Amino acid sequence: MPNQGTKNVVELLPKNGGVFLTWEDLWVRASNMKDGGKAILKGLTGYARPGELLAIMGPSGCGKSTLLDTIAGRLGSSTRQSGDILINGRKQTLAYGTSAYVTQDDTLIATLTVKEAIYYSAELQLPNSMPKSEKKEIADITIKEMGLQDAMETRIGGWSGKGISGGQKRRVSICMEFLTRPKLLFLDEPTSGLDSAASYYVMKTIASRCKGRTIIASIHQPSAEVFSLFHSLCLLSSGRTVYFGPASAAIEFFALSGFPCPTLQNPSDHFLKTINSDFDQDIEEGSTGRKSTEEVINILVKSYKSSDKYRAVQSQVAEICKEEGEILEKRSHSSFTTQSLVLTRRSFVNMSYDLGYYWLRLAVYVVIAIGLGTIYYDVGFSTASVQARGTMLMFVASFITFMAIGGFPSFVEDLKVFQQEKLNGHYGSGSFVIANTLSAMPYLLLVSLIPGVIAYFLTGLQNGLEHFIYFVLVLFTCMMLVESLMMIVASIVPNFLMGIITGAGIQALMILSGGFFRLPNDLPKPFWKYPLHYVAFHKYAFEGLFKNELEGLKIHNEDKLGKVQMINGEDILRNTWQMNMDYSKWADLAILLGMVVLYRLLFLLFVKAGEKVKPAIRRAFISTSPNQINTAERPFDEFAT
Ligand SMILES: Nc1ncnc2c1ncn2[C@@H]1O[C@H](COP(=O)(O)OP(=O)(O)OP(=O)(O)O)[C@@H](O)[C@H]1O
Repeated sequence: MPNQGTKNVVELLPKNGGVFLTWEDLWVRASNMKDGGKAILKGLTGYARPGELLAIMGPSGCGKSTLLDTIAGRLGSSTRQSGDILINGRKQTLAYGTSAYVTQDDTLIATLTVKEAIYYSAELQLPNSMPKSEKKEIADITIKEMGLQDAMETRIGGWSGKGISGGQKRRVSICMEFLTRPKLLFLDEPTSGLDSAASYYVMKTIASRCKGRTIIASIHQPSAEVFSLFHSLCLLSSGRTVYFGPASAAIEFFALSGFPCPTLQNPSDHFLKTINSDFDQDIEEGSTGRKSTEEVINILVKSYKSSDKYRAVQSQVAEICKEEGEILEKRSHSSFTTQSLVLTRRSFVNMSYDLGYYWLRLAVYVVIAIGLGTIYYDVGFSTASVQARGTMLMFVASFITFMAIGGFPSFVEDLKVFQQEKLNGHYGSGSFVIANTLSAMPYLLLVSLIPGVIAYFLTGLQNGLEHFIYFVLVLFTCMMLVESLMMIVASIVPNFLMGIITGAGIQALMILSGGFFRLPNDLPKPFWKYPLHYVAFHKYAFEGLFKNELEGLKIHNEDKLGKVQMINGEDILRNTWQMNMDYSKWADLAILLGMVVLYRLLFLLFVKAGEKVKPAIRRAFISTSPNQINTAERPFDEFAT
């Protein structure tokens, strides 16, 4: 059984690039009103060293994930923390990309195969200086190590369809974080969903990678074999330390505290059974009789606090922190351009596999375009055609683009993957926004062009290639705009139902103020005209499409006597539709394109600021008043921002 608990810190060489992580008197409290400052972690002290696998164990809800998040610098905004967390004896914010973290939830692209997902990840994460063949080799080796070779060609699957099993997803997530061979690795429940053999092999691979690395894993119920792989053990119960020290010495500690592990029982089963207070069963204590779990936990916590183990932990922490070691640097990555290109490729492939992203929309648009074409079939040049052309164009610019909302679930999934990968330091917001924009463009062009041809020519809109190209360009630009708007919404709202409602609401307001349902001069001035009419892209889309259609067109107005009078399209635009004729339709298109750029920049801003702004907003609304959190008791320290 591995046991390095007594190793001297100097032997463990802080200068060799290894990572020493220490935490001292760590408190974490819920900061929302409902929980009223409930303490989740209560004064924990511990350390993790290079070459060691530290397991955090305890019953469900004892604070394992919270401890892992806190020491990894990822604690959410709904909690407050205090205490010292040091890396190589220094106070250092764990910037994204300095460590790797496998979260409890597997956030993966459902449409990709295992092989595609891992190859793309290798291309994204491994440095540019490494040849592609070497990246592929590393990916293949890691796939094998995680026992995924038979599932390589299987789709990951998710909300859109069944794919690999939950346990295999777990291994894909671990595989992706292992590609870069990080110096500091956090794993939250790496074996959940795995059978006992798979758990053992996965943990064995992880443990065999400990050399020079610091690995911390929270784990639920390891088998005896898996337990034997741990070097150190941190056992928690209700946020308190029941035991911290060499994993091999835990059995002795329990025995000395009066709770010996029965022969032939898995030690981890015994520990968890003894300290699980969720099902308050009395526990047999040595010869003194039965005790409630709460009492047992108190005995163990006290016993630990007064033990040599606790003193050893304190002196280890003090020794590690005595001297400041090297600063943990970010891993070297592929360049911004490579990341943008690889992400564009990955996103393009994902969009092509995901029926709900564009293909279904294309089919629906074709049906609608046929519908529009038949309803307005060969619209003609009479005065009645003016209204028909207007409503047809309004429908195209407003309602066809409105349906981009149908792609919202796919946007949300994309964003989830991005947020996870960004947190893990795989790439930045800039590459994601560029890739998302570029990969969507060919599809949006297709989705504008095919239905556009059908609707345009069946209706008999103004003849001429220039007019048709302009029509498609406006449709394409509006689609881009709506997608950008929906991406902005998706990056702000907490879930996809709220996103759909918010997105639909914003678009409905814009359509109302666009100048069709109420002509521009008739719009109420406050709010509707100023500023909404000018902010809504529909104004420029209507204006551009109407000008494109009516400029140069002669409308035949037949009076009661049958005399035909020609009306200039320009006069109709000015007098009937109250269009601003001071600038050309190309200016409208240019404004729309400018809006696309602006919306995309806003999207970038929102995803970049996401982690900072969202928590601040949430804190402003739900944080407790000072007296709900006993801040006087311990000064809070924002290590994790
Ligand atoms: N932000 C929060 N606000 C309020 N309570 C929280 C918050 N985060 C965690 N908790 C509570 O703290 C406790 C510990 O949660 P945590 O997720 O760390 O447990 P865990 O040991 O990882 O559980 P599991 O093994 O089931 O994943 C739980 O009771 C949880 O409800």
